[in-house]
Amino acid sequence: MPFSSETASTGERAGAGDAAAAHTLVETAADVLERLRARRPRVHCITNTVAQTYTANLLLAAGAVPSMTIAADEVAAFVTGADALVINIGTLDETRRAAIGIAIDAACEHEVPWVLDPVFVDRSPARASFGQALLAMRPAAMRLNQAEFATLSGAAPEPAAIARFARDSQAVIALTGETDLVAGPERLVAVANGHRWMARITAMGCAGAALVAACRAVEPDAWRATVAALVCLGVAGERAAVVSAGPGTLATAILDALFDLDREDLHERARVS
Ligand SMILES: Nc1ncnc2c1ncn2[C@@H]1O[C@H](COP(=O)(O)OP(=O)(O)O)[C@@H](O)[C@H]1O
Ligand SMILES: Cc1ncsc1CCOP(=O)(O)O
Ligand SMILES: [Mg+2]
Repeated sequence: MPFSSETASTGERAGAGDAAAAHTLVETAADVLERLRARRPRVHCITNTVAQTYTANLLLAAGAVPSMTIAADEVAAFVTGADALVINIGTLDETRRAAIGIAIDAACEHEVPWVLDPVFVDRSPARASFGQALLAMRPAAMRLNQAEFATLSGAAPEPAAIARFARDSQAVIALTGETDLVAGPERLVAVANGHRWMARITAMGCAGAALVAACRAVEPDAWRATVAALVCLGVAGERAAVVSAGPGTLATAILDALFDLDREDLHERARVS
């Protein structure tokens, strides 16, 4: 269904326009990466204890500036001064729960775009309810894996269901895996980049959600920003795999590849359809 007449918007249409539309999206990804490096947006991350360091390093490698404070008396100020926010519920504790509420309130009040990563909503009913409640607070985008999608949407992870979920939630939905699917209310695209070892590195998805937030900070169209983030991460993953022996070295090599990524690499490797 990518670029189908049902889902594509003007300029991103089916048929003969597919290649041109894909080319435009890769150009957008390259532009977004350039803007990240030039503008160095601040991204506040309320994320899990497993993901914190890798997420901060990935944001820095991409050009963004991370912060991670969860203290109740500081979160609002950090979010107000940030260009984007990511909310990740991977290791929920009382401090993070409180911080999430304060952060989203501040983001809404000050029009700071925010992105949701509903980690492990498939593992407990309480977490599923919390994930649903957060989604109802209207993130710009939500990045999640297949099990999390199935829990929140109640549907199988196929394109029509993802598109419907994006329409219903009014959020961009980025379902990641071997092929990433990114749906906005009227658009859907598949990004077939990345490497299977990426699934063997903890917090790769979490860091990807933070990169979506960073890209949204410099690209007002949340769907384009999300596609750009996942294309850049996927292409960096592929380039990194060439010089890696397994997940351990890949984790570091992705940071180097993202730091070094350019327009030519993106056009050479991006598989957007
Ligand atoms: N088999 C795979 N082949 C290529 N890329 C993958 C594969 N599995 C995951 N990825 C990539 O790894 C990143 C994390 O995705 P995923 O593993 O779905 O998230 P999570 O860590 O939340 O489960 C995404 O950018 C995705 O494209
Ligand atoms: C292992 C683990 N446990 C709680 S959060 C977390 C990290 C999950 O990261 P990702 O979903 O990106 O693999
Ligand atoms: Mg995850």
